[in-house]
Amino acid sequence: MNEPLDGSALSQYFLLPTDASEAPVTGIWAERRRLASIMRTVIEHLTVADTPESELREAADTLQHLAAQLGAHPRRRKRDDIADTATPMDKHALIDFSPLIGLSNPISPPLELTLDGNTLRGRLRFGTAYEGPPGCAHGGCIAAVFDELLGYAQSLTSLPGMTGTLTIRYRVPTPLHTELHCEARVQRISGRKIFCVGRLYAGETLCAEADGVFLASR
Ligand SMILES: CCCCCCCCCCCC(=O)SCCNC(=O)CCNC(=O)[C@H](O)C(C)(C)COP(=O)(O)OP(=O)(O)OC[C@H]1O[C@@H](n2cnc3c(N)ncnc32)[C@H](O)[C@@H]1OP(=O)(O)O
Repeated sequence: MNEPLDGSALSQYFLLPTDASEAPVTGIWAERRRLASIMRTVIEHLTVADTPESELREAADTLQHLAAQLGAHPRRRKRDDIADTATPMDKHALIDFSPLIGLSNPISPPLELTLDGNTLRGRLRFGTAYEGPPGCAHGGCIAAVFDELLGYAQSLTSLPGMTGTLTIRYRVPTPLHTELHCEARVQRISGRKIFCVGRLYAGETLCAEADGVFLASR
């Protein structure tokens, strides 16, 4: 299969995320996401606020209590969430704990994805926890965004695979606390190799570009 994919070929694999974008998320997933969102805010405050020692101690004690409380429950059965809730009613059920796009994972920025024809578009904002050079995003975090973005784009084909090679060209420093947008698409498929390209922008400024080769499973 060497021909490039067109938008319709891609979109048939994108039913969950696009069709369900307006569906309300309630119950346990809504609470997981709310908790993750508050944890993101805590992380941001921890990294920027000049908090007195006594308040840090108090916050750590509170979180220690919370960690013990949450840790007292049995682990979910592996992939329980997918089997039970991967329906168009919950667009993120497949991916809610992803480190990049998972709304139930506090370490995700999160990166928000939409499909536009044959282009996968993303939006995100890096907080201080993702700082590399002063005021700028860490290069490794940018690479992770591209891995997810290009990885997601190729996962929408009929032969998804794993990242083999990811090459990033960092053009200019990527600012923190700034609305960023990115895009990726499958460029071509050759045998088991899926070639993808992507770009990351701050406004009109191209911050970084990526090329990825993904290897479909045998
Ligand atoms: C809706 C749900 C959304 C879900 C959306 C979720 C998106 C998440 C995206 C995250 C993606 C990841 O992070 S994945 C995690 C990071 N990646 C990994 O851990 C992969 C680790 N590496 C591997 O498992 C392996 O090395 C593979 C699978 C990449 C390749 O092994 P293999 O399958 O045995 O390959 P092999 O037969 O030797 O070679 C086949 C052909 O590919 C070439 N090839 C082999 N390795 C590579 C390579 N690394 N980069 C380039 N090309 C390679 C060979 O030269 C050969 O070309 P020729 O001679 O045929 O021309």
